[in-house]
Amino acid sequence: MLNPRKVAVIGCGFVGASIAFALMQRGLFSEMVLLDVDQAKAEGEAMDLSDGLPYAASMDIYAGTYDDVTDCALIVLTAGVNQKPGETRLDLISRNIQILQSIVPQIRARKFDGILLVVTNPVDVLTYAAWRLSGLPAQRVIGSGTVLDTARLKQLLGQHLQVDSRNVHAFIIGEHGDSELAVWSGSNVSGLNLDDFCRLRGMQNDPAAMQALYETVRNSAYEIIRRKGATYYGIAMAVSRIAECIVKDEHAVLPVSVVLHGEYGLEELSLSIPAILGSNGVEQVLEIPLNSSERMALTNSAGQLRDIVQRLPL
Ligand SMILES: NC(=O)C1=CN([C@@H]2O[C@H](COP(=O)(O)OP(=O)(O)OC[C@H]3O[C@@H](n4cnc5c(N)ncnc54)[C@H](O)[C@@H]3O)[C@@H](O)[C@H]2O)C=CC1
Ligand SMILES: CC(=O)C(=O)O
Repeated sequence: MLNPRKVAVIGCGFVGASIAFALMQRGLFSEMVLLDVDQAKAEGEAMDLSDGLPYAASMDIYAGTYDDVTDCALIVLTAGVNQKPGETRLDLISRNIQILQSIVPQIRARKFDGILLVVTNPVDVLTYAAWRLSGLPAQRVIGSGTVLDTARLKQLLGQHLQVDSRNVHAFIIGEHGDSELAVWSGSNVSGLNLDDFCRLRGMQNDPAAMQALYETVRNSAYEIIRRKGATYYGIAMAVSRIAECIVKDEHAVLPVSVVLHGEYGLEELSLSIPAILGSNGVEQVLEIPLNSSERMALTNSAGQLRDIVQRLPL
């Protein structure tokens, strides 16, 4: 039987450890098991995190084995290599698919029936592969997708428009990677489209400024990796927000990576698309309105991923 308050984090590197720390602070779970091929690393992270428990909500944090994931409501998969300066996410595919192939069958063998959340890059490709390898229904295999990129866009737009980023509604969709796109046509600040909001604030909605913001979002990981070698705090917040939607059955909309079955005319791949999330995973993939250039960009992004997915050794 599933324990709705138990989570596993597989891969305890920069990303896995940061996610574990964020999850601990959000107080969503009563039990968290950490797994890593480097068992000592998982043990060390569990010990270090546990030292903070007197100042957090009560929970049990320990390093475990695959037998411990059986009854988890959520498994967060972060195991895998990260990008070195100059590498794209897609450059990681051959190394990380091998790692995925060594992990997901072990989860499947334990008859895991919760939600599998893939974070390892390239996340859209690996979400699709994890779905195929896991035997789970598509609604219960999701990727962190462009939840992080969307946060980056909201933060930058909020700064640009001088308004709280929590009042900015905008999505990055498509690949979590170089072919992603911003859905400017539906972007708004508390219901006011960007033209109207800018006019009210005595500014101009300048397409060149928006393009520069988009490029900053798209290049953000490269810029962070060039400076500090890896990104982990932003994704940790994004994953803990996804986990919150699931644990609290929020029916909230987030642009997670989902297996598509004809939405936007696309299938046989996973892509980051706004979806309603609850305790059963993806309740519905939303087909949001796109203008013609956005639709073209989405089709292009999907085409690039489909080529890769079709060559996967699954
Ligand atoms: N989806 C997103 O938005 C983001 C994804 N990432 C991705 O997350 C992944 C992890 O990145 P980092 O934590 O920085 O890398 P890291 O190198 O710090 O950690 C990776 C961890 O995975 C472990 N590992 C490797 N093979 C394993 C296996 N078979 N079983 C269990 N553990 C295994 C390693 O021992 C290591 O502890 C990368 O693919 C990175 O690109 C990073 C940031 C954002
Ligand atoms: C590394 C990565 O995928 C990101 O920070 O967006």
